[in-house]
Amino acid sequence: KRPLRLWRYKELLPVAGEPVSLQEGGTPLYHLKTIGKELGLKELYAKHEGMNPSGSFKDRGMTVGVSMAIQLGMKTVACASTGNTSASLAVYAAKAGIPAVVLLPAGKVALGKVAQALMHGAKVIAIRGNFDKALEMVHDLCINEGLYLLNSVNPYRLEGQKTIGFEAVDQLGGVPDRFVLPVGNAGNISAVYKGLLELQNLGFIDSLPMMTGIQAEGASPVVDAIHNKREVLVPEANPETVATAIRIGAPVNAEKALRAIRETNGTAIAVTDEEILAMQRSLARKEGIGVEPASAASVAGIKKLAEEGLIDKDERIVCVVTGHLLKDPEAVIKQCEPPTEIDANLESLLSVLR
Ligand SMILES: Cc1ncc(COP(=O)(O)O)c(/C=C/C(=O)C(=O)O)c1O
Repeated sequence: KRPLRLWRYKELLPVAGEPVSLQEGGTPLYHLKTIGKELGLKELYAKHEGMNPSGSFKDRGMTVGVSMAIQLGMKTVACASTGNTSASLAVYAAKAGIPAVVLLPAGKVALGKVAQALMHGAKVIAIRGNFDKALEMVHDLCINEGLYLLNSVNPYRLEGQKTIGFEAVDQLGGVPDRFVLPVGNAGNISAVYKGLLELQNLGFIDSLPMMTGIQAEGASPVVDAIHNKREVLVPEANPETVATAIRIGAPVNAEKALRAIRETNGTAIAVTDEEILAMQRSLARKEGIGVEPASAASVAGIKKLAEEGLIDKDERIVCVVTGHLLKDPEAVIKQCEPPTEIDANLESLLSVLR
């Protein structure tokens, strides 16, 4: 019996030899009893992808992507990132012993993610422009210099991320009615859908969940395309949200995400920054689940849909919470009261606790 980890599903993954692995995957699936009760949802779950080696779901794509880079004899790996992709690439490139180059939107990346990229030894470049600009530039860099591009345009990234769905089905003992993900570059929702299609084609499941994408109101081109029944997505030129991980205006996987949502009778909605931060606090204080802002968007989206009466009360719902709280400490300091500072004596302590 194989342990619940990403490589449990190796026959459904493209790597031939020994993978570059840090025991990724096997993340907990938590039953949100308190938040679920508040929303009247008995079967609301959160799959905590912040419990991966580098603290986000990106490790699933990188264990496969970096293994393929080695298998293909590539010498250097590269990506543009809102932060977590760069942190994960730095981690897996270090494990593989090859150099990594990462391009970040200057001043718009959470502290923890920059710390990881730096400490794990990537060449970290801050671009005076947004993520979409950085992605264009790293694309040109890789074409001109022969570096291996590991953004989610690279299909091997999506192969690894399929395993989120595989594990959730194993953990639930069946396929959920709805799968909810925060959507930025739209790789993750596309990957999970591809994996579930494969399970269905192989006869492991006989239905597909409604794929549900949640975006931040200031960065919601996929939501716009769904609601306006667009065939081709209109990019958001100046995406803005406190959830910097999903501050993306031109998602490269948009077409795949639109298909995933439409073919499963799913949906896509936007939530405000306030709704995102409120859910980040609720998950931490009511369920003991610590996530960064973008990750809370999936549960904030379900709250919104439930309150609009668009969710069937007995639906079995899996929300993916995608990154650990520690990634973005500044977002916490900005919204929480600071610690109460006192003189070091019992009298002062008692006076502030009363
Ligand atoms: C915490 C967190 N939650 C959700 C998303 C959205 O996933 P996609 O829709 O597959 O992009 C990201 C994405 C991050 C990057 O795109 C990057 O790191 O460059 C994230 O870090």
